[in-house]
Amino acid sequence: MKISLLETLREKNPIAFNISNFVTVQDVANGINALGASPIMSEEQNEAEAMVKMCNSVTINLGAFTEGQLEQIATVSTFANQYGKPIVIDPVAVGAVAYRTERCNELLDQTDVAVIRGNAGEIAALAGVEWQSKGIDAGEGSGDLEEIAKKLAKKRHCVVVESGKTDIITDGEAVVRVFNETDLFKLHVGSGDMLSSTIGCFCGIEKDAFEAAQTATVVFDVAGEIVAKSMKQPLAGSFGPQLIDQLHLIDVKTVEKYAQYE
Ligand SMILES: Nc1ncnc2c1ncn2[C@@H]1O[C@H](COP(=O)(O)OP(=O)(O)OP(=O)(O)O)[C@@H](O)[C@H]1O
Ligand SMILES: Cc1ncsc1CCO
Ligand SMILES: [Mg+2]
Repeated sequence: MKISLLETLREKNPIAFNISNFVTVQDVANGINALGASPIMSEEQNEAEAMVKMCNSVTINLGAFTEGQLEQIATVSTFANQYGKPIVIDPVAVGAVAYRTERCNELLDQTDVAVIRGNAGEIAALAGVEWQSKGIDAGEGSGDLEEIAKKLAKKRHCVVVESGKTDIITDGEAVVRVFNETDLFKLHVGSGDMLSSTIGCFCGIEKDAFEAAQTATVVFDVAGEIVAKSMKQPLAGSFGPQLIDQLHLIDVKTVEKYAQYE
């Protein structure tokens, strides 16, 4: 685990191009800006090539896309592959809505992606494994979480981050588990979106997407855990802003002190 990548990220201040969703766009922008990246969001087809050329990574969040946006997403993905910019996909609710599964699989058929980050229900749906997803949440299933993540990583030749109480990160062969956690993540809509975009930032400064995804996940999880431990009363409304503050404050030493992974 290369926790020192956090320092590299702050030195390089990578431009993180995000196609976000309207629900969580501000948390995502402020979260990764506080961390040390330079976010830019766009939904405009006509500037797709310029955006991709300028940026260090592309994070595509499929949380609330419209039909018109699908064209921009396809254009951006094509340019990102052409210019060698890493793509991170957040397949929001693909386990719950067949239309989303179909559109996401089409995108993955046409695009080489570096990382797919989703909860168990989303990863299972893309891996083609039976699961009862619930809206944007993971839902219930009996499959082996690590095998499901590995199956998708092999299928799409990419790194998979399957978030949950324990976060599972795999390149299809090796598996890293991150144990840092807090229930407050689940009370803040967009924790997952922020994690995906954080992974995007690290992919912008580290070519090895497996390393980038590990560091991003551990930094994000430790930040959330520190906030939860510092709160007198665990409250959903104040967790979000304090998570952004902690992404600003956190440093390599602190992450090394609290990180729990194997
Ligand atoms: N049951 C849990 N207990 C503690 N932490 C969790 C739990 N589930 C997820 N997390 C943490 O929450 C963060 C977001 O992951 P999660 O799986 O909730 O994403 P998500 O379902 O895509 O969220 P959303 O779409 O609402 O933003 C991760 O850092 C993960 O470690
Ligand atoms: C609640 C919600 N609905 C569509 S996207 C989103 C944010 C979580 O991704
Ligand atoms: Mg999500």
